[in-house]
Amino acid sequence: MSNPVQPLKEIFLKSVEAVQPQRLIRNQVKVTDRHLVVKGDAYELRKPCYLVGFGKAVLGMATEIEAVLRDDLQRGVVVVPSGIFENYRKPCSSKLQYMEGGENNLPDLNAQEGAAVIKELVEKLTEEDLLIVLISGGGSALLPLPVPPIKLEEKLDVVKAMARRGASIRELNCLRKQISLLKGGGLAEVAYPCRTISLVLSDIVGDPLDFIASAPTVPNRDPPGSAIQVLKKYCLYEAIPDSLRRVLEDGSQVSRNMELVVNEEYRHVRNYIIGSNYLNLKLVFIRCVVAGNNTIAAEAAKEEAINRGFQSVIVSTEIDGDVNRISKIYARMACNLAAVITDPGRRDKARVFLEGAASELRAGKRFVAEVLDMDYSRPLCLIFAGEPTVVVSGSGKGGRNQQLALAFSVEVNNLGIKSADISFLSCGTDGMDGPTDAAGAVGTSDLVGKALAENINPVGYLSNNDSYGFYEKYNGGRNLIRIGHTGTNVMDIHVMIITPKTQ
Ligand SMILES: Nc1ncnc2c1ncn2[C@@H]1O[C@H](COP(=O)(O)OP(=O)(O)O)[C@@H](O)[C@H]1O
Ligand SMILES: O=C(O)[C@H](O)COP(=O)(O)O
Repeated sequence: MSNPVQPLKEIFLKSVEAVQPQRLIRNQVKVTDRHLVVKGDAYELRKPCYLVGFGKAVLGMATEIEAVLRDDLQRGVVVVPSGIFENYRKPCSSKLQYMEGGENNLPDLNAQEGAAVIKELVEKLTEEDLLIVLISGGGSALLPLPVPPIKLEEKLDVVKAMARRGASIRELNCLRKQISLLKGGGLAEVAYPCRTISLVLSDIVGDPLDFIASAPTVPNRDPPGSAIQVLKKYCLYEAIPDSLRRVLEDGSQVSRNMELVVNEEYRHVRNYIIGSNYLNLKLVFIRCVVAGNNTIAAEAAKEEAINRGFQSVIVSTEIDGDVNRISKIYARMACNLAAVITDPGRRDKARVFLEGAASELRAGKRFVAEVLDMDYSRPLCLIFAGEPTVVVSGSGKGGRNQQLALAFSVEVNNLGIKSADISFLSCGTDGMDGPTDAAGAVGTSDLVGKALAENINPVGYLSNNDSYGFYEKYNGGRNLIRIGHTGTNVMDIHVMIITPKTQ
């Protein structure tokens, strides 16, 4: 197989480029006639406004907002991921204070300090002020202020344990909203009665405003016992420290929230998703270059694949669930399509499998018709986007993308596909997969054979959740995708290339 990494990496990089947040701000936020205009809604600029931000994509959002507001910006605090300034120059700003925190996407003392500075700024604001809140995925780790008497380490331990057991981002954030002072509407409450406008870049399937970055400016409408239920689901409730149990059982965070909603004390807040699914589809339709969430990332990947001579299809932008399950479906999909490409007479058999897979991957049946109607004169490139989960039971180092790329390689090998070469990339658009310095990795149909020839046993690494350990060794580390922080975050991109073998 010729070098599979380069084309996959370049297709992925195009998808990341398409979702840089500066463009979203530039196109959706303007200042005209003493008003701040957001997606057509105008807010009077009675005096220079304030800005706070937290998340993996807010650096670009903040620099752009500062450029838009100029003298209409008074002061701001932005908490960004530790290490982001290795890839991006720290902006020189006399008005915005940039703070780094959240090493490895986990809350830490630096992030807590950032959250405290944000709280201090926001609580002084009055009805006459205007506050802009920039929010993106990764914001949960960058705005930690545990409800007393919970300590940061206690909160961290529980969140880590839930993540290792495969909890989804909605489940994690359901808990975070109930144990954090600024989450689940907490920041909006501190800002009250200041007019507050949140600009949110979504990193969760379906763009749920009440879960992204644990919803600091959206009232928490989760049922009072929901966080306890989630902890019980992962058999963690018995093990949590007393401080957490007290806060969760007391439930005052939730009931205070309800009270404020009833009293209409959220009327000072407006939340805007920038680059929502609906908006993106509309923009693609009118062929506008504004980019948004993972639909736009997937579209850009597809376009690049076509430019590189592939036939390309977006299968789904809503991939979620367990990585093992996804890797099995993807491998069987590769197997079925490899069969069709080399023998079009196999279409009917493949159709049955693909229709089932389409519904499991929330792909919609148009994908099946599209992929089976191709003439296969060129290699096939399938694009997927979303965010699966991993149940971490081993002691190794890795992330869901590297785990998926490795699991896929093992599954494809088990299926013994002879007629085509298969290569597969799985990467986080934020550039950081789990607690590693890689965005993800590339798997191939010949990876298992080659690894065994190098005396590396992929299955052992896989079952120990040591996908990073595997990829560091395998092929001299060349299948790892290391690009550093990308300044954006719209979930993961998966790219699969199926190339018929020449007889
Ligand atoms: N050794 C490992 N192997 C595979 N996945 C892991 C490993 N360690 C952590 N993870 C997974 O990585 C996820 C966190 O990765 P991260 O890139 O920080 O996610 P996000 O950016 O979506 O918060 C967790 O859901 C966890 O299940
Ligand atoms: O990108 C991330 O770090 C995760 O998707 C979690 O982000 P959030 O909880 O801050 O939305």
